[in-house]
Formats: sequence, C-alpha cells, structure tokens
Amino acid sequence: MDLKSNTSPVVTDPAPMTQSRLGIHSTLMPYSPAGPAFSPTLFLTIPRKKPGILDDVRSNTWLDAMKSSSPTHRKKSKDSTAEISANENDLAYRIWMLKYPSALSSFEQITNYAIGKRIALFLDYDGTLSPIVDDPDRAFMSSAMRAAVKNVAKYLPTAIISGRSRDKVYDFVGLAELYYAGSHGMDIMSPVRSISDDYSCLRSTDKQGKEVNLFQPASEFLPMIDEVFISLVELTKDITGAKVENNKFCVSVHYRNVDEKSWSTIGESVDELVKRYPRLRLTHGRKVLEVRPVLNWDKGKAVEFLLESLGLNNCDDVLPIYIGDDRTDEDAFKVLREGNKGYGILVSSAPKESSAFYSLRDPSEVMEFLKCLVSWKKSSACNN
Ligand SMILES: O=P(O)(O)OC[C@H]1O[C@H](O[C@H]2O[C@H](CO)[C@@H](O)[C@H](O)[C@H]2O)[C@H](O)[C@@H](O)[C@@H]1O
Repeated sequence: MDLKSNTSPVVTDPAPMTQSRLGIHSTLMPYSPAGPAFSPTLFLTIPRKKPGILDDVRSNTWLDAMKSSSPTHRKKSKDSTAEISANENDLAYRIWMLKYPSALSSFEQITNYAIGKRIALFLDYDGTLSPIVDDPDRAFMSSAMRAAVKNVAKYLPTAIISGRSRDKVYDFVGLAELYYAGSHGMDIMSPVRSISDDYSCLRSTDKQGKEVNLFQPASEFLPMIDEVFISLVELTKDITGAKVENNKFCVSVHYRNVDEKSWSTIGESVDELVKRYPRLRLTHGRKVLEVRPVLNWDKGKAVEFLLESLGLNNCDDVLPIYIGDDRTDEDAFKVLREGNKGYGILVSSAPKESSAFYSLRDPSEVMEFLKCLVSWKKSSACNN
C-alpha cells in the first residue's frame, strides 16, 4: 500500500502510473489478459520481525497515523484564519483532482471505454454507500441510495465488498440481487459455477434458500478471532467511547468517539495484544484499528475471485469499476490498475494518494454516478 502521510495537503507524485496526469488514461487499453494471476499460496510468509502497529502506513509514529486516518469531523470555525485555510484546502483539492478527475465530469470518457463491454460494479459500503457516522451500528444507507444501487444492479452485475461481516453489510444494504463479500473479502458468497481449483469453496444456501458457493479463506482463524474479540472488549472496556466490532474474520476497534488523549492508550493496548498472536496483524482505516489474519487475501483478490465466479474474468469485453473510500480499497484499485483491467474510483473529500483513476467527493456523488450509469445503460439499450 502506498499511502503516504504528508504534512502538505497536496499529495506527492507517486511512481509513474500512466502517461496521464490530466485524467486522460490512455493506457487503459482494451482489457489486458496479463493481469496478476492468483497465487494458490494464501498464507503470507510471516516476516522474522513481526510488523509493528499500523505498518501499512508510512508515518512517523502510529499515533500520527491514527490522527490522520479520516478527513471527516473537521472542526468548523468562523474566523478568517479558518476561512483562508478552507480556501487553501479547496485549492489543494482542485489541484488533486487534476490527477484524480471526478468520475462524474469524466463520465463520457469512462463510458467511451465501456463501449462494447460489460461493466462489472464493485462497491465498498462505509463511506461509499453510507456516510461516515459516529456510531458504526447506525451507518444506514439512505433509501435513495438503496434505490440507486437496486436500479444499477438491474443492468450491471454488482457486488458489495466490505470490511464488515457479510451478514451485517447484507442487513444494511438489504438487496438480494447483489453479491456480497464481508470481512475485507475473506467471506464471499457467489453463484454456483465451476471455478479454478485454487479456490476451495463450500456449497451453502443464501437467505432465499438458493444454492451458492461460499469462499472463506480465513475459516481456520475463526476461534482465534473470537478469542481476540473477547480480549479486546475486556481491554477497552474502561476507555470511554471505544467500541469493538466483531466482523467475523477480523475485528475492528473504533476510536472515533474516544478522547484524543486516550488514543495512545488504545493503540498501545491493541498493539500489545496483537503481538501475542503472530498469525494476526494490525492495520488501520478511518478512525479504526483492524485486527486481521496474516493472509495473502484482500479486497483486490476478492475482486478477482468474484470476476471469476461471475464468469467475467478472461474476457476482453468486461470493464470492472470499483468504488471505495478507504485504505483497504486500495488493494482493489491496484488490481484493476496494475492488471490494466478497469477503473478504481476513490471517494474522498480530501486529497490523498491513491491507485484509483478517478474520484468522487462523497456518497451523494456516488449515488449520482450510479444513476448516470443507469441512464447510460438505458440509452445505449435504446440505441441498439
Ligand atoms: O470496507 P468498509 O465497508 O468501508 O468497512 C470499513 C469499516 O467501516 C466501518 O467503520 C467506518 O464507518 C463507521 C460508520 O460510519 C465509522 O463510525 C468508523 O469510524 C469507520 O471506520 C465498520 O464499522 C468497520 O467495522 C469496517 O471495518
């Protein structure tokens, strides 16, 4: 992951990615079949020195990383200094958008690439379909957003890939016509279809009683994750505002509502605990620490798995689009960019380094984008 902690609001240039800096992604040629192949070795080699806390972030200290982990909840002040800084932020965002153009203003460009192809849509949940809120149990998506997702799924194969448990994200979204991957892709329900022997799936049934494939590469970690969940609840019980969420194959420790003075306490305690489990690692997202198995599996691999399960891999007539807002979504953006397969769209209201091609400011723009896809599909159906 190549997210850099930066003192300047304007991000630094990453290694050259495409020839374009102005949104003309001309290297996204018709799908290249030479994308990264699935490695049957799921387990990562555990390094001699176990990664320390928040090793996925290049930051001076992990406390800095915890502080910079979400652009939301900036205090609004009325004085002129705040106004100047708001203007500077706005300018920085516009400059950033030269590199990550709005997927709405670039819609025609995107659909031009999609001519003669089927778009496969992958959506993150929190911060993408639902706005970031203080209480993770109340991160509801609006009914307008649900209608937009339902509508787009009539035209395009659509999957949700979330850090939440699959059941929980299903309950939030409530649409049976989608495909769901929970626990950052470590729990995927997909249609029954014969797929590569590299993936060992179980046969199961979905909530409607239909036969499905269940892919759970971290299943052996279940007892360990449950044990760690219980310990984390105990460990954080006296830290006001801390919340521990069991996401089945990973655990989230939320510190959004914890007084900043206690962030180091919470970070240290979680780090200490995870050090006792060499097969677990600690990453972080938006005001959340995440305990996950040391496993060569992520949202990027989940996209590849779903494309294969849906019969959409190895086709040069498929254009995958992935929309997400968080660090874990970068794995999916990378798979699409490096395999020259499709587009990542980063949802962010602040400049940040990303492997995505395009950007959208917030969930309301995501909804707009989904509606545009539907209108485009409808009009292209009329024209054919
Ligand atoms: O992959 P995602 O679907 O984006 O899930 C990532 C994490 O999202 C949730 O936490 C985030 O959203 C909460 C509600 O808006 C917010 O309170 C929290 O600060 C955010 O980090 C979810 O609760 C986590 O379990 C997911 O891992």
